[in-house]
Amino acid sequence: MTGLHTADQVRAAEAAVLARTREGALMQRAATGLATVCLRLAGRGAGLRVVLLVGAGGNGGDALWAGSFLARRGAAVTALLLDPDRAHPAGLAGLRRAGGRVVRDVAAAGLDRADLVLDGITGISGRGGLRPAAADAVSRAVAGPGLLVAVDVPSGVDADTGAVAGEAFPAQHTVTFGAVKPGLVVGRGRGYAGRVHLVDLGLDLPAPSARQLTDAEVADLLPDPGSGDDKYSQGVVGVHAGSATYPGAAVLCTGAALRTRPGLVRYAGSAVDGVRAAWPEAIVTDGRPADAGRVQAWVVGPGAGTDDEAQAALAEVLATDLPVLVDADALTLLARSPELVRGRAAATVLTPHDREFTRFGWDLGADRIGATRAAAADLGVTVLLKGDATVVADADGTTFVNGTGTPWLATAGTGDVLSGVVGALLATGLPAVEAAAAGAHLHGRAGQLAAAAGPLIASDVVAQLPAAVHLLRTGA
Ligand SMILES: NC(=O)C1=CN([C@@H]2O[C@H](COP(=O)(O)OP(=O)(O)OC[C@H]3O[C@@H](n4cnc5c(N)ncnc54)[C@H](OP(=O)(O)O)[C@@H]3O)[C@@H](O)[C@H]2O)[C@@H](O)CC1
Ligand SMILES: [K+]
Repeated sequence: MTGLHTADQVRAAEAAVLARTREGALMQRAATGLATVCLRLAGRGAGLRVVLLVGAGGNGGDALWAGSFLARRGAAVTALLLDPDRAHPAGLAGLRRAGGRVVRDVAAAGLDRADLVLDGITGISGRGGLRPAAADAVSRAVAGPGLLVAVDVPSGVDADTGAVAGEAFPAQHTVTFGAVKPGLVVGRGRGYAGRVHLVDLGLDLPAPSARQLTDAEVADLLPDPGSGDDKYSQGVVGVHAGSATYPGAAVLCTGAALRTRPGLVRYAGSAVDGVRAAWPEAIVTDGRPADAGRVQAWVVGPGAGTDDEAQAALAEVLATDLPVLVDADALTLLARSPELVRGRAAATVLTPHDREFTRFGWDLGADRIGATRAAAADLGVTVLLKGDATVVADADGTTFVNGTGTPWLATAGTGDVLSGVVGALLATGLPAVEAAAAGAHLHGRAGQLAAAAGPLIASDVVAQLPAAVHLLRTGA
């Protein structure tokens, strides 16, 4: 598991270490880790042309100390001071002792011929977008040939939310200290962080504010059937989706549930012919959900329309004491009568994209984690907010940020697949927040496998689900 810790959590944990260690020791530990990653990325120290973008705080201190380590390995290091009177004094003295150059004029920094640029403008205390001098230096760094490495957090990115208020440093790599911050993996910040490298500072951290699952953890949530299992004990999923005219969503959702956990899927709805033709394994009825027979969890909504019949089906499944996943058209209906889920005893999972989310009247600003948590608490449900990095939160604040997937998943029908995957996991009896987070992870891995073969369509993702489950288990 990767724990995601907020700036305040890291700051508090650092303060405890600072109180019991010699001055500067923690920063030097961070800077040594940073320089080590830089040497690995660059492949050499000798002759390496390094430019440090140095701001007014501790983040600039890290960059300066890393610069002295690199200079001692033979690198030609230039520090550009963006706030010269406030640059970290000890770090600056260290760099000068190691033979580094210090400049105040961006034109003299050599960004047009750098091999490596270290962004030490702001770290966890940065606020808002880059100020003009910093923004100018960053745009020159981007135009130049150097590898772009952010120190702790790409400057201009909010460490907690991933919000980017103005200009920010578009890192190819981010070397972060003590703990991974949420803003590196969620929202727009994810796109600015590039590959994230964690330098362990040996901090005594509290429980993380949010978590990212690993392949092995998701595999553990999907144990192989045992000899005593039968098709019922593996979890029976009910699907109400699609329509006679548009059977696609029903076919994708049913197929995804079958391919995730091939126990039993019962389909109820008007797309019976399409579902039967595509998935003879499913048991189908063209009646209401209540006619489907016993299930352990329901998926309701993909392609199901918003007419009176769809409304009745939604009310019917929500009146059961079973976990229910509400998606797509059913979210549109639910946004008009959210009281249907308030106070349900069994779990409810909502899987909105941004527009579906705001239909509930919930604000969706740049803080996607905060918005998802607030929505979950409002209705007492689990919310899975789809996005580049899908966020899952439940009403008590337990939060996951998904770390798998590919931009190729932004195509029609992949949401129907996700619903089927999560529905299958809900039917196994997993807690809703884990089923949703594990489902998003698995769906992302299947998408990555499908994308490896070229542009994907949603049915490719369904087809790759068994291979994705295998990959989670074996790492292969
Ligand atoms: N303490 C330690 O031992 C350790 C610290 N560590 C490191 O320190 C970092 C935290 O350091 P920090 O708290 O000093 O602040 P930091 O993030 O560098 O920047 C704030 C400064 O920037 C300024 N500023 C703000 N917004 C700005 C903007 N948009 N554009 C431009 N400037 C802006 C703001 O100035 P002001 O607003 O006052 O003008 C303020 O002076 C942390 O991320 C990690 O890298 C690690 O080495 C572990 C050990
Ligand atoms: K930075």
